Amino acid sequence: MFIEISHVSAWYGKSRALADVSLEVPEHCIYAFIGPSGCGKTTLLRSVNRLNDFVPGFRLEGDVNLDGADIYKARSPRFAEELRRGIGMVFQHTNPLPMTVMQNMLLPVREHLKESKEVLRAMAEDKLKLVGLFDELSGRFDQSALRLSGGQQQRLCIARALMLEPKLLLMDEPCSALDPISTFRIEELLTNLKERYTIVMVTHNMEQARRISDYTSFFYQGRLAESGKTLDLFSFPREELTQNYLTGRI
Ligand SMILES: Nc1ncnc2c1ncn2[C@@H]1O[C@H](COP(=O)(O)OP(=O)(O)OP(=O)(O)O)[C@@H](O)[C@H]1O
Repeated sequence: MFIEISHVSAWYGKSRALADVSLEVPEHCIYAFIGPSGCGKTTLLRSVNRLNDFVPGFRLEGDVNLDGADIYKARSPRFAEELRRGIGMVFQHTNPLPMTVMQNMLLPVREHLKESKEVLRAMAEDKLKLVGLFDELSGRFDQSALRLSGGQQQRLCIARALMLEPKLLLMDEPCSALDPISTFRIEELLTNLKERYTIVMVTHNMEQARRISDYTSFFYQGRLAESGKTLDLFSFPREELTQNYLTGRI
């Protein structure tokens, strides 16, 4: 398995956010975390790239294995830095830098990739093609990224996250601030990207999880209530709690 999460519990100070969560994510799929607000989805997502290390008082027990490596055994900050560099992350609110489209693509990676300007630009163009912005912007890469629409900004953030060739993309509600058409384009994009990347996403949108994910985990109050293939979980939930959530009774 590409990601193996075993018996993970997590705390912010004394308050427990996750309790004994175990799940496995295969490579080249879209894996959705769903559940009501505060059930621990984001905490688990941010545990996979050790982003929670920055939160004072955060503590995690259990094991997280990524591509065969136990990412919490290697405790050095340098390991965590390298780990994060190898994982793309996309957030709920689009966060382009207040610079041009091309600068957004190149600046964050310049110190990590020792390639010539021409090679870097070709890589950037390749990623912009992948997210459908290359033709859409028809070469206007010197315009400010802040002038793009919300959906275009989010696709730019995805393209930027791909510049370091991550194997894994973590996405925290990537469409929740977007209109339905932009959401549709991102969903289409993610479905294409899973051939090259593994995608784990938090979503509040159950229809979105049902439409595009291959596997779904449903969390409730910090616990994993049910996991499985998305079609099975939505069509034949095993747990009453899942049934109640999917039918809007929670
Ligand atoms: N930085 C933090 N400091 C303290 N407590 C936190 C922090 N982040 C999250 N929590 C708490 O941990 C629990 C789980 O939060 P988390 O954000 O993981 O849930 P979630 O399911 O992603 O919620 P939402 O869907 O609303 O984003 C909640 O009780 C939350 O208040």
